[in-house]
Amino acid sequence: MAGFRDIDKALFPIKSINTVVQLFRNQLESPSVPDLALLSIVSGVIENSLTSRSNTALQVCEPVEQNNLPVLELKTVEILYNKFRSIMLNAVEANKSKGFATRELVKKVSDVIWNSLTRSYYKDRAHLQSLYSFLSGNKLDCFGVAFAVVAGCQCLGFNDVHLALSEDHAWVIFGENGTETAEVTWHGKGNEDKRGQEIGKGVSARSWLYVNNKPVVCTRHMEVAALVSAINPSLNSTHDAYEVALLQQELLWLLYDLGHLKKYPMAIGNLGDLEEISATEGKVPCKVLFEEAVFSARNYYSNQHVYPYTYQGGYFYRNKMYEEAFESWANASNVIRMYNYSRDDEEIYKEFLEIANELIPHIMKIESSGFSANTILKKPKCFADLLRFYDGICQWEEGSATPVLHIGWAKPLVLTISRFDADVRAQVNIVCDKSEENMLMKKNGTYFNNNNNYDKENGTTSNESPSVKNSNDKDNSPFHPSIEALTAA
Ligand SMILES: CC1(C)CN=C(N2CCN(c3ncnc4sc(C(F)(F)C(F)(F)F)cc34)CC2)S1
Repeated sequence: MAGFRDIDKALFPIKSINTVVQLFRNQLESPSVPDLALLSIVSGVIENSLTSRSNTALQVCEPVEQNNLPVLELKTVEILYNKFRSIMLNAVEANKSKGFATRELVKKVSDVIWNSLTRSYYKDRAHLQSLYSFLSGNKLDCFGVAFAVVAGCQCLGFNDVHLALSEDHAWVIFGENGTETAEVTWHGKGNEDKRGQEIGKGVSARSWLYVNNKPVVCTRHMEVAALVSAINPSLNSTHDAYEVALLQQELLWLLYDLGHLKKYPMAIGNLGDLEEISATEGKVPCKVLFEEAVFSARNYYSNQHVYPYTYQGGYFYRNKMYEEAFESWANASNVIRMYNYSRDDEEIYKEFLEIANELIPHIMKIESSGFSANTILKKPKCFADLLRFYDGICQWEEGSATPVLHIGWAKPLVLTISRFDADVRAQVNIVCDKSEENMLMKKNGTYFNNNNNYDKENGTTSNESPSVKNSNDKDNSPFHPSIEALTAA
């Protein structure tokens, strides 16, 4: 049984980040599983006290003393913790004898949370993810609702209910074999919520939103990693609260060192972003963390996730490692091409739009200024990766009910391609890969293969020009017709 035990209470009143880390360590290493409600309340109170308007006096100098947090009294946490438990226990007649949750139970818990929320509020605001926000302001964002449902089920003694995460949506799994699924929160703007329904049976099954049924299915410990990842240090649009970011970074390292981020690519990526800003002595460098996130997605989720490559590409871009950025973005595109674009996929659409129409053109401008000695414009591999990047987006559009590309994409694309001299472009071997499997996945949608079309061993050896293997089921041209046309030009 989880819970607020004496060894946890002994840490109060909490005055430092180190003590919060100790509380999380106690919970994570305890023989029973961590108590999600307790940890969400504690992190939520601290985040709120350091980021609410009353505390916007910028901390221009970093606090030197060990007591770097506003004092957090035991009473404050106990009142909120007991309030959450009583809401759950009073509202839900939990028939514990069954042991496993039912769809009705999960829906009932979701309704209790849902019906307590303020009628209308700005859902995308920051700091609406924790149980503190729910208990003190009756406001939650879409992740917060899903998390609160799982924490509520834990309160009621249903340890089979777990959080399932895609790259832009959250739901729950439950039942004897953990194979039942249920929507418990909303997604996006103006979409009717599907709460209570099973996950992605219809056309949405092929949208990126449900990651081809390869979500991160959390353990209790990974649910702690999700709440820590959801900590939001932003004070305003330009500044972060230093202590909140430091707390998040230290808690992510605690979870990383205990092995609870192994199957959670986005949490590893979040840690990588924090480490890039301020590296922790004696830890793996952020570049390695981004590689580990990619490995995790390839190893545990059949390479169906996009974000690990955009975390990595963003890192390379910010550090002017443009050749590497092109490769990461081509690998991201190699993932998305397997999906059908649907209206629920706006978030990843915006991601690719920014890369194609902001980041790549910015790189081209710099590289064409003539001052870069080792310019990527002379590198066939860069041209090959760019073609893969654009081709993946074209394939993403193919077979989708909603179009992806429009004229706004074409101008930066043509400009970018034209920056490469003909002799460089000519060094890219376009090899037609007729693998049957490659042809089938998109059309039938029954099975996605995850083979990375870019064939490394035939490609980028130093003296040989890179080859790009791709297939397109229209004719046997290696690329989507519009890309084919460009390469012929
Ligand atoms: C390469 C990037 C643009 C940089 N940050 C990215 N994030 C920031 C952190 N982030 C996340 N980081 C950890 N866990 C989760 S679970 C989740 C979600 F499924 F969408 C949920 F739950 F609906 F909000 C999102 C998300 C979302 C993706 S992707």
